[in-house]
Amino acid sequence: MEQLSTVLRWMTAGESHGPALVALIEGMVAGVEVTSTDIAEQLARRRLGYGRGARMKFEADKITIVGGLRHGRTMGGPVAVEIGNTEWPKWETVMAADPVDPAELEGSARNAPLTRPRPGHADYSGMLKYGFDDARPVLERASARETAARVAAGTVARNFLRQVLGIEVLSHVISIGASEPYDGPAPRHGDLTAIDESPVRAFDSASADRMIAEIEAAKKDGDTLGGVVEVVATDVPVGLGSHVSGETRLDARLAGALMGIQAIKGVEVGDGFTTARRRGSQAHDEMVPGPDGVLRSTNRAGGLEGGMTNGEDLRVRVAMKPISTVPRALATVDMATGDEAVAIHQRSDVCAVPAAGVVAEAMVALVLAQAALEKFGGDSVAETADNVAAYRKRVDARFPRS
Ligand SMILES: Cc1cc2nc3c(=O)[nH]c(=O)nc-3n(C[C@H](O)[C@H](O)[C@H](O)COP(=O)(O)O)c2cc1C
Ligand SMILES: C=C(O[C@@H]1CC(C(=O)O)=C[C@@H](OP(=O)(O)O)[C@H]1O)C(=O)O
Repeated sequence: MEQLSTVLRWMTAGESHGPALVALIEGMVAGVEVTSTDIAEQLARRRLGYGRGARMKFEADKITIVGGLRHGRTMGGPVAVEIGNTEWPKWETVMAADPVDPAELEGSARNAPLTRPRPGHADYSGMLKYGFDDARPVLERASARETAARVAAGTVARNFLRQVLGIEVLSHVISIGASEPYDGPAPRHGDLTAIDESPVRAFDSASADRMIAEIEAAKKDGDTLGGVVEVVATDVPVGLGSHVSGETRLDARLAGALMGIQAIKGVEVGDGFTTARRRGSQAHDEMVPGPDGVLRSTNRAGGLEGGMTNGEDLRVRVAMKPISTVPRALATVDMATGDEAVAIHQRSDVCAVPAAGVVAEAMVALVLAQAALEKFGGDSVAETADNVAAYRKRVDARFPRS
């Protein structure tokens, strides 16, 4: 997971079929309201979405808060969350941490070495780079099961942003496969409940119908799909991030964190690629004086100028490639024999774009919380909130009222 700051740091550990995943988030101020129910709710959102595979139905995320919270609030120390894998008993031999008798591994398909790397997954490069004859140790960590831990860490960031700054982070799916992209207004504060009610997490039902049709068609053909998701953060104050260096630019930091999500192959800030085709006069967001400061009639920049938030809603999009475990398996080379083969396939998601949106929200929340803590500092919610209020007053004073 990407992070450039030492103010707020996060890390995950664990394998897809191991006993548990662990999320660690360090540097959060004291007094942020977070409960295990909040984390469970976010994890449940990540499991949903039309097109998810069988594993999402039979496996549950079992949360244990290991440290950092007391009576529903952060205490200022690292927050550690364990997400138990309820399927662990089936995997305890093949994924045992301690050495196992090779005889115990024989006779079961689950324990057999995986030697037919899937084009598009981490299998091939990981086997060569780490010197494994079996893709298991690679795919176990590459798997997007790890994103459950990111969502757990992201819940702490998300609650901080809401409590201290009133920021809401939400996402909606723009397109799946070749479906006509959603082209309407961006969602705003309060729209998340309606989006989550959509089976594909779309903002309007016509787009949702088109996305579901795409998934149905791909599923029928034994194929998989990717798509595009937009993350929106509302009520973001002006001035998070900085123009002073490449590393401090918030757009760069968001892009890094989002590209770090499994299967994300593109990030767009605001109107990004469309803006590249526009003339300058049609590309930027003109400013006019308003009753409480500067007003903009458009938000093509997605709330970011010069690597800093500009007070408009933040808007970033991610492009997810199709799932690489294709049921109609792709051609590969058997690494044990060097012969032509078909890639590993047991089961897979047809499309995980709605879930990727929830993961992208978590990454945006973590990066925004990091930037907010850099700007406002503090050791407690009260202190950070005071600093935010002082800054808001200072910004407000820049606009003299008649
Ligand atoms: C929420 C989510 C679910 C995913 N589910 C699967 C899956 O079921 N099967 C699969 O092969 N890849 C799945 N992926 C993608 C792989 O984890 C990813 O393609 C792989 O780690 C290789 O990394 P790369 O695509 O970034 O190159 C999923 C990704 C996300 C974000
Ligand atoms: C388990 C999750 O996603 C998994 C991500 C994943 C992959 O290769 O990324 C492959 C699938 O696992 P399996 O191959 O065991 O069916 C997904 O189910 C999850 O998101 O919780």
